[in-house]
Amino acid sequence: MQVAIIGITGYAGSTLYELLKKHSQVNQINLYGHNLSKPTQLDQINDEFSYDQHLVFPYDENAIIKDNDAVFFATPAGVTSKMAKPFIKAGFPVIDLSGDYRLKDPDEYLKWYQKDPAELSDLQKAQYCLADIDDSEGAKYIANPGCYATAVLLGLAPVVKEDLIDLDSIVIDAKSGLSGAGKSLSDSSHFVMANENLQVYKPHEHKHIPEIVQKLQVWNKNVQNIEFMTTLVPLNKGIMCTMFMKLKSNIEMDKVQHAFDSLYANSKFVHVSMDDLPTIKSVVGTNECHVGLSFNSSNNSLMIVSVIDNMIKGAAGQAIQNFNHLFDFEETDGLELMHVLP
Ligand SMILES: NC(=O)C1=CN([C@@H]2O[C@H](COP(=O)(O)OP(=O)(O)OC[C@H]3O[C@@H](n4cnc5c(N)ncnc54)[C@H](OP(=O)(O)O)[C@@H]3O)[C@@H](O)[C@H]2O)C=CC1
Ligand SMILES: CC(=O)N[C@@H](CCC(=O)OP(=O)(O)O)C(=O)O
Repeated sequence: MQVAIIGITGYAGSTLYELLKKHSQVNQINLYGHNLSKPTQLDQINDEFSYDQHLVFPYDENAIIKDNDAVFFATPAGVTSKMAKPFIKAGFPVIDLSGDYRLKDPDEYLKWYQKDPAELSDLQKAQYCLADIDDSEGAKYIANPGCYATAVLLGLAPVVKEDLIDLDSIVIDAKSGLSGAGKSLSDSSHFVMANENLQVYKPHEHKHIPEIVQKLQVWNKNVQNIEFMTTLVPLNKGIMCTMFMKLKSNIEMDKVQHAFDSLYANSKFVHVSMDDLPTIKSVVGTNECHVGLSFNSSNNSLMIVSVIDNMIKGAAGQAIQNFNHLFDFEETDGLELMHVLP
């Protein structure tokens, strides 16, 4: 199996490359750069890969289709849908890490991303695959979920699917490390602003809001909206979503526990605890999602805490999990990882 990566100079593309090197079914990784005029050594265009002389080729869609069995796009939203178009037309497998194929309604995409949406026919062909829950059988063009959306959806799925909570009571406090913003520098990611600081950003306008709501509505049509707030925290990697909601008045915690146990009973990557609350450190470096629950009987509030590594479960790792489903490989292939110690 030969695979192509577009976006090797970025954080998600680099992580994909590192993980795919250990995949037992991938014998060649072909890298392509959109602004190269001739084959160039990786160590000359990405400082993270000193001494790696793997050649990166100029972007050429015909060569990619001829020399590969699938393509991963780790490129910005707005760019990917244009680049992926000929691949979808040719019936060639695409796994897209951007937000371009996640929202089914092009008007919603325009509203939240303020960019031109993908063509409706391509949106209809693409499948949103939350790898730990969705069966991507038959999918060929995969919209890999967003990082915050992954942590939120894995934490909320059992209680929303089983209709155990007041659906209009969901409040989410989401925190992310800086790599979530990609490699480009901004005012908020300068060391002096990011270090020793917490910054709330994009209040009520984060593009993962419609993505989360769209999926929650598939699980439970009565979902209307959520309260979702994001904070930049001084970490390289990791997301923690702390989610509050009211349990329905007739629901006991053993029913909640049963919903989590049954949904994730066979999960290789999602681990749930009723006793301990998870920490970011326990998942960074892995494709795992750890979920912890706490119930406040004085006001009937349930707190669900969900943590992931944004670059792995929130991007490259989940993309490989989806790739494994797509080609019927072992789900954990390329993803047997160790969290960062100490
Ligand atoms: N970082 C994260 O935690 C997550 C990221 N994602 C998504 O994955 C994608 C990549 O993110 P990330 O790696 O963080 O971003 P980066 O900004 O770190 O990297 C972006 C990559 O896209 C390339 N690129 C930029 N413009 C173009 C263009 N016009 N045509 C082709 N390639 C282009 C860049 O190449 P060059 O620099 O050489 O121009 C670079 O390789 C994004 O869509 C992002 O939303 C999804 C989930 C989580
Ligand atoms: C810290 C930070 O800036 N995080 C990014 C995460 C977005 C992301 O990576 O997901 P997409 O694939 O949807 O772009 C943000 O909040 O926009």
